[in-house]
Amino acid sequence: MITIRAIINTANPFSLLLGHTQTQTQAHARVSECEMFAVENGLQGDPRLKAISDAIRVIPHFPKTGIMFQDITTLLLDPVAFKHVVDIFVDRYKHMNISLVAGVEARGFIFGPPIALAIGAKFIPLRKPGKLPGKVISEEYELEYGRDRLEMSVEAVKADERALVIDDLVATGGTLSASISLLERAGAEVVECACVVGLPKFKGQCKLKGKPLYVLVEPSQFDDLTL
Ligand SMILES: O=P(O)(O)OC[C@H]1O[C@H](OP(=O)(O)OP(=O)(O)O)[C@H](O)[C@@H]1O
Ligand SMILES: Nc1ncnc2[nH]cnc12
Repeated sequence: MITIRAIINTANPFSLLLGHTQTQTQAHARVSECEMFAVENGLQGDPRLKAISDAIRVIPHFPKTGIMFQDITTLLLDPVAFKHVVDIFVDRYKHMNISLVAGVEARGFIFGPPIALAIGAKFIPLRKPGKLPGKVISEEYELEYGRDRLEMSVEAVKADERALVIDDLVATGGTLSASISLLERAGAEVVECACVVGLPKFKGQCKLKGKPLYVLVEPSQFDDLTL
């Protein structure tokens, strides 16, 4: 286990967010160009990002050939790095008047609840089809490896709530886009989407209807599948 992890991490270290400063206006300009990823997260040089990226394992060709799987389960084994993730998001969102944190099944269920509790917001699970009782609305979307659908309980959201969407990772942005649609259909205002990992090559930001995307780390050699 230890040997495999060390080899895989060496093959694909994460890039960190070093040396950039940016005004809010410039950041918003880049959002519209679909380019906002980790380099604009305002944490350049923060040593917590290296701890987070070091704790994420990369598995080539999982679950399908050609996919570099960003495995956050190893981050969960490291309570210091896991806490850094929660702390960074809590610091960012605690004064933004967010009343609702929506977490995407399955891995958004890991990061969303501690953040919701810490900022005094409710947590809403966005679930895969057929899992939620009661009245649900649903949205279909495309993934890096297939199609899927997300559902949300309509009665969980009140009109004009301010929402944050949390997931572990953004690739194509299909999942976050479906999440935004569900929340907006129920009358919420989506303030931002936040993920631990972003895969910039998929330009997921372009699908988010102009909503800001906040990402902590991104793989530096994601395109290199010649392992
Ligand atoms: O930006 P996208 O291209 O939409 O991809 C990102 C989504 O893919 C992964 O979940 P997955 O659909 O594999 O579901 P799981 O967490 O239930 O395995 C990941 O946890 C995100 O939710
Ligand atoms: N490369 C990847 N690693 C982990 N989860 C993902 N979801 C979509 N693409 C992924």
